[in-house]
Amino acid sequence: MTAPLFEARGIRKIYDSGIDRIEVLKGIDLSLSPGEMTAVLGASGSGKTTLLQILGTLAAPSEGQLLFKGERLDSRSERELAAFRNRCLGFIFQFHHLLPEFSALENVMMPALIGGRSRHQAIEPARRLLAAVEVDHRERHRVGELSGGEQQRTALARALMMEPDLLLADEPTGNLDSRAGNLVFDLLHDLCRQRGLAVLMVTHNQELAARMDRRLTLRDGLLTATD
Ligand SMILES: Nc1ncnc2c1ncn2[C@@H]1O[C@H](COP(=O)(O)OP(=O)(O)OP(=O)(O)O)[C@@H](O)[C@H]1O
Repeated sequence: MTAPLFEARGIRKIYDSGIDRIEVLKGIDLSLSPGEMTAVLGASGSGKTTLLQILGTLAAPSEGQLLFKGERLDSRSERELAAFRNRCLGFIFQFHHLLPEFSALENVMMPALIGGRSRHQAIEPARRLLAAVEVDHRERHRVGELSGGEQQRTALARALMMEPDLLLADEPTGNLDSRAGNLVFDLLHDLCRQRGLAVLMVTHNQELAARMDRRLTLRDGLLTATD
């Protein structure tokens, strides 16, 4: 068995607004292996986005631990975590968070520029990724000039720019027709098989979920295997 790439142990999350106190996650244990595609299913409001944000170190859990390649992440400073996210994780959010003042190509290059690579080093890999998601004909267009599906595919290309170990994706095929959805899925599937990318994908698309290695459902604050 492959050693886990990423582990979550006993993750709890309580939102306390002063008026209301909701325990959204009640003790999540999760282990992700290299090359594995995992679907996360669950009703609206069940806590899927909260879980992805915690796994991505973008939000702190109320309790619990995260381990990456066996090393705990909770002792790292915010600066170290930012470098870790840049190098090891790729994100696709429900709202893609592309930078509107930049072109599609510049958005894809951005993680590499932030990570210290030159424009010259970043441009060709960014072009290849945009071609892989079939947005290369729009590379000079600003985000607002792209369709919703093109924006989503550009966000995927950006998430893959640093060749992450783990991709955390919140409904990455939500705006896509079935052809584009399959294109995205096939690209991710190839990366998983070829270079051991691990993917954790929130989706409501049962057909895509059925093609992944594992399906987990978030219900009542707990994650259980579906099938
Ligand atoms: N910052 C916050 N403060 C208080 N409550 C929150 C906060 N963020 C989320 N919640 C609540 O936590 C619950 C889980 O929200 P979350 O966005 O994680 O669910 P989800 O499964 O991703 O939903 P959807 O499928 O609709 O996107 C919801 O009841 C939501 O109202």
